[in-house]
Amino acid sequence: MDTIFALASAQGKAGVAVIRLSGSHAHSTAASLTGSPLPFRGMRVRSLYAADGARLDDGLVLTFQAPASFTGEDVAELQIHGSTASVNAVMRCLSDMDGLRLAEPGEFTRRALENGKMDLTQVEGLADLIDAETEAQRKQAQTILAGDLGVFAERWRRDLIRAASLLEAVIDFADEDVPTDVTPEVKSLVTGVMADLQREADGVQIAERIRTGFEVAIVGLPNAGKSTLLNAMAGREAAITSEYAGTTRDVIEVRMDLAGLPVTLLDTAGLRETEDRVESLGIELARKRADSADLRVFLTDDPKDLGVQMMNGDIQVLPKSDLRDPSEGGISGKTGQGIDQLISQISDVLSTRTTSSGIATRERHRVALIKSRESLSSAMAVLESGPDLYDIAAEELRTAIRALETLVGRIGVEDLLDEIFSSFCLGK
Ligand SMILES: Nc1nc2c(ncn2[C@@H]2O[C@H](COP(=O)(O)OP(=O)(O)OP(=O)(O)O)[C@@H](O)[C@H]2O)c(=O)[nH]1
Repeated sequence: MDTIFALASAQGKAGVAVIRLSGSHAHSTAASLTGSPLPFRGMRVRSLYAADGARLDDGLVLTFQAPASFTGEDVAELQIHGSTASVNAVMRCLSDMDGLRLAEPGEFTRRALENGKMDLTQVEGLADLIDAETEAQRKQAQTILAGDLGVFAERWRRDLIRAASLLEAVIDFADEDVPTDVTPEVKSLVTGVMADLQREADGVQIAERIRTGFEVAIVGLPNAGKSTLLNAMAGREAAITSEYAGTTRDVIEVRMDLAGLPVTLLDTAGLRETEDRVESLGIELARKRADSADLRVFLTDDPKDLGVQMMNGDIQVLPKSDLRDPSEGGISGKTGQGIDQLISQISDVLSTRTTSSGIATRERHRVALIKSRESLSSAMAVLESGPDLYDIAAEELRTAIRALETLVGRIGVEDLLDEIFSSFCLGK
């Protein structure tokens, strides 16, 4: 296995940069840079030198001994000054040395997976954590990275293995009198796992939203002040506003952190009957996006004017409150009145929904959970026919177990890896 190296911290100017090396030559390479031996594990303040003896930088050198490291291999980390020039100088020096090469994106994590330091779901959790921009995303990624899904999967797997072995015991001793009927215990184990799988599969949709963001569409009549409201919420001029009705024709998207939740706000074309072909295309698009959004803000006196269905959780606010009698309430993108209230209303609705998210967070997880559950459901059906078909039921249980093993990457990892690691950045 090659020894690999990469800049583990972000490119660009910073106080400190971290260069990571992993593999059998990691320690000897670090030692030759410092010109002196290093401990198997520990931290030393050292100067780093180029091959010709010129001093490159001073820094900290950390050594980790296999298997107690992130990758499970010998690892060295160089903490040097975070200037582009210092980093380039050390990287150039490493590139010129024999026996090591620059790591591919995600290669450190890939080795950690191969060496059993983490399972596949934890790798996904790590990718999510590095991408996390909001509190909700950070917390969700932490749960996955901690290995909770793997722990549950192992528990389900154990229950199913017990169920399968009970059936197999009956099959093996078919000619003898088996004193106890195993069916009740098998059924209870299987139904317990089925309920868990269903619950976790149901939670994926919300978890996906936390990962990728909730869509909140602002809908209203032309000139209601939708673009002005979006700009006020985003704190910048993301959408063009004008006194001409029908200004917005495309869907304008603004990503924002709304009280810890990732939200994409959508400004849509004002909804009205029109002869203008381009505007009517915009209106059609607006209705479609509004329908598929997670939540709609109706900026209007009467939602019935808009031809968009109001759904559970949707919010209605009266436009241009500054032109109204104060007793009417409403919102004003122009003066900012009512905006904080709208933001907390939206985050309340979305936060309530996030409580139904579980420990499975991706479509890949959902597919594996459902596949496993389907096999269990077939097994249950077969069990009804009595001991003659126990071998078929046991086979269904084994299929269900395999689906769970795919979930955590115990089997069938190869075809998933490239897809998962393609989202990793260099140095991870
Ligand atoms: N007084 C007042 N005027 C507003 C307010 N919000 C928007 N306006 C004005 O109303 C006009 C229309 O605002 P926009 O934000 O472009 O309205 P829109 O709903 O996006 O319009 P379309 O793109 O045509 O659908 C502009 O002249 C704004 O300055 C408000 O809260 N109070």
